[in-house]
Amino acid sequence: MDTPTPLYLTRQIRAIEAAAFQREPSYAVMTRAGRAAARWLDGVAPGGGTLLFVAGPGNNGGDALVAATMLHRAGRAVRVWLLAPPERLPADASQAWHDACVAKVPTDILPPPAPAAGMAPYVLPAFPPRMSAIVDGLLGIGLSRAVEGDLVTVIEQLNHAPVPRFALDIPSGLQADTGVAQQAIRATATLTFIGAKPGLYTGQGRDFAGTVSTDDLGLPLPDGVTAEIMLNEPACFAHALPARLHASHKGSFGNLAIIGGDAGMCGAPLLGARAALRLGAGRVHVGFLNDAPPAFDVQHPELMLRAASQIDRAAMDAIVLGPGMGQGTRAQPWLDLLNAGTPRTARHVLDADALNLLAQARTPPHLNEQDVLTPHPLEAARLLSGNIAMVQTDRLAAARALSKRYGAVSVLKGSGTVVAAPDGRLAINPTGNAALATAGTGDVLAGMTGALLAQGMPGWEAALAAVWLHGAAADRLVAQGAGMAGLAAGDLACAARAVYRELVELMQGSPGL
Ligand SMILES: NC(=O)C1=CN([C@@H]2O[C@H](COP(=O)(O)OP(=O)(O)OC[C@H]3O[C@@H](n4cnc5c(N)ncnc54)[C@H](O)[C@@H]3O)[C@@H](O)[C@H]2O)[C@@H](O)CC1
Ligand SMILES: Nc1ncnc2c1ncn2[C@@H]1O[C@H](COP(=O)(O)OP(=O)(O)O)[C@@H](O)[C@H]1O
Ligand SMILES: [K+]
Repeated sequence: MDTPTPLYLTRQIRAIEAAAFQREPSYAVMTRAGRAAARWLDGVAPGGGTLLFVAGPGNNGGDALVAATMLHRAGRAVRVWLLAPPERLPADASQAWHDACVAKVPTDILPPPAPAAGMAPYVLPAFPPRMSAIVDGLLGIGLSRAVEGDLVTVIEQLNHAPVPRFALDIPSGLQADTGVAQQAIRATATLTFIGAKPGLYTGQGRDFAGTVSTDDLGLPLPDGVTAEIMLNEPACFAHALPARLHASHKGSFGNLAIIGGDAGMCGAPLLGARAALRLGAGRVHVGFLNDAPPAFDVQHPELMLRAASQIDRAAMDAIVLGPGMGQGTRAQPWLDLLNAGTPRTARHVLDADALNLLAQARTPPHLNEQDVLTPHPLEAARLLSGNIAMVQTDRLAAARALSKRYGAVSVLKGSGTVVAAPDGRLAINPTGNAALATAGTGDVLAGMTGALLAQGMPGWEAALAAVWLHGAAADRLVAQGAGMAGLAAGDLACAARAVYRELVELMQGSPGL
């Protein structure tokens, strides 16, 4: 099985670069980046027209210049727009400019975009005739502030060109560590150098980066640089997926209770419970907070429905608190049961209103690394006594802070869900899509997480597996023609089961379901 993909922060990429520069000239590294870009573009950029390379004031522009020169020498039609004074380029980019001029690459030097927009908007020249793609070498990991002034207009004009855009290292304007962007190049695909960056996978990263490929430029990891963040891939959790021995029985796969469903919100725990069933939980109970719980679930009579007060808490291996729970007087005692001193055996998933109650708790509840919190950004903001902007500005930091504050695994949902463990481990989930942006999909995720916890997976692996399968189920449904608009949360459970089965077959060599 492949090892999980590490994601590196900018300071780590800089440390890898710095170690390489001890061994060889920095221009040799830039040449490798340019060559990797040229090879990649030769494969992905449409032929038959001119590739327009847009080079900025730093070494990202240098990479673009090296690639343009190589492709020009190989006979491809290219043109370079340099949006910086050549005499002010840093040394390696300046060398790349010199080499491009020697090779007679068609180039234009454009006025540098001013930091503050002037009275007249910055207008780019007409695009080259028969332009087939734009290559973005404006800004890389040297982005030190939000894009502003003329650069906003430049990026807007490039984004409006009716051709694909290919970004070098990172779409210009996107923050590599966080995935935050006010204005950025909207790329069809990105080739990132040395190592993948978290900002390509979370926040707004997915929308700007397009399809991401990585070229490590052959640079080894120096001592002292270790990946702190992983892309959530099956290699992160497959070893902990529950085995399904022949001589097993329903008790082997755990007792799960989903507590919620106050008046008018009965559907939420049912969505979670149905998904838990499809992910292999042995027995799934639903405890309703409202006065008149449904007698049974017509779609899944296998589920055991009752009043929440009738749930035998001590018999449960896992409990999901929150779907449709509300914040009323019947909800609060379930949170109080988590206080230190109250014995419990079940591992807990806290979702939705259980998280809102947690945020208001006067006594800190007793959670541990086998429990999982599944907030969306607003719930996370409440849990951290902050606001959504603060959470979304640095999703990794927010998830890490949640796990540290509450002592549990946290799952910060949204595009590029971040999973954090109290010991500092971090992962970003690459599966899933905007079809999931519909009510009830969070209930399904909570149920899936509970099912894996009930089957004995540790908190960290259960959260990773549930998040990955949930997203992969949505990806499969969209690939089959359901959505993007109109995917219903209830569609996910069977698709998740199918993905899970394939994963188990792949990993363990035999059908697990
Ligand atoms: N030999 C080398 O130095 C190598 C460089 N590489 C490339 O170099 C890039 C990093 O190069 P640099 O450190 O020069 O940085 P960049 O090329 O990303 O940008 C730095 C320049 O952009 C300006 N800038 C930053 N934020 C701005 C903003 N918001 N608006 C306007 N201007 C802004 C800075 O003042 C500086 O002039 C990497 O992303 C990668 O593409 C790699 O390919 C590896 C080799
Ligand atoms: N654009 C997106 N890309 C990937 N996943 C998404 C996207 N939008 C929503 N999701 C996922 O959908 C689920 C929504 O959960 P939540 O906001 O709690 O919804 P609800 O409470 O209505 O069930 C989460 O798992 C979230 O990560
Ligand atoms: K770029």
